[in-house]
Amino acid sequence: MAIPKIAAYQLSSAELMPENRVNWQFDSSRAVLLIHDMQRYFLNYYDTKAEPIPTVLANIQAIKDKLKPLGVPVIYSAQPGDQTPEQRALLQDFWGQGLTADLSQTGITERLMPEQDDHVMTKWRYSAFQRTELLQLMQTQQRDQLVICGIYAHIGCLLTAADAFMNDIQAFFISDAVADFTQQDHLMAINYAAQRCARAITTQQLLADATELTTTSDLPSNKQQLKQLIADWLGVTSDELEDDDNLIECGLDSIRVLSLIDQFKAKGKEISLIELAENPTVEGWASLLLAE
Ligand SMILES: O=C(O)C1=CC=C[C@H](O)[C@H]1O
Ligand SMILES: CC(=O)C(=O)O
Repeated sequence: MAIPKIAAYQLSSAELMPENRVNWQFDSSRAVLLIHDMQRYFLNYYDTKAEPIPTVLANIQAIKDKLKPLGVPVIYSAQPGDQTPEQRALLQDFWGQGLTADLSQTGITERLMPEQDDHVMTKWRYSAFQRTELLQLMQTQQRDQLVICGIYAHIGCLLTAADAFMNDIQAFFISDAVADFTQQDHLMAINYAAQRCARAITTQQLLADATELTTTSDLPSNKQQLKQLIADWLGVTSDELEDDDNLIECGLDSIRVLSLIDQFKAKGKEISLIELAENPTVEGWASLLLAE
């Protein structure tokens, strides 16, 4: 069986947010971003203008744009072309000869080209940990979280997540930044990851987790900045957030509110959780936090 021609499919927002067994919190100082096998050979089996590919490409780029400035190393995995029978081994039995050593096959899609300071890693088996430098690289850099995006979800992405788990690395499986052969395969991958070896979250959830206050200099100094920060935390655009929306009812978690209080306290602005809870809106918090 070669790789099938892949028909367009989509997953609902509910399907993209499975019930996770763990609540691992993303930490940019612990994480590595893996962009898995986004090579032209594997993408060529899709109609890349049809879902899920446009969304997946945009989400992978958004994740890279957010995480890289936070110091998260970016690793691309890529299979080599013209693998010898010894190198190919049992992959031959399942997938035939694989890629030829032609950039039109081995090249990373031009939509996500690696940059000079990204690491392109040769990959030999389903899991990106097998016969590669990934584990040593992470251990050397004392990073134990792996953000996984790319293709194919139920094969290399999922087995890399399982391998991470077995190497004591917290895998973050980005459910709308991976793509698969079918909706069914994709859904299985998301749910297996969430139930057995990873935290499966959406791009928006990851970007919100990555929007943490790091120093008081990050603190909002006006209502629009406060609104944007809260919108990022909620995984919505600032236009989608009204000044009088109840932020607790919108799902803003208390951990983030407490971090906001601590940061303002470090800047000499004392405010209590009760005061914010009594008027949990952008308007209310702007008058409490930003008034001189
Ligand atoms: O040709 C291959 O090596 C493969 C084809 C499809 C998915 C597998 O992960 C990959 O190993
Ligand atoms: C695409 C590929 O090689 C994988 O899913 O492992």
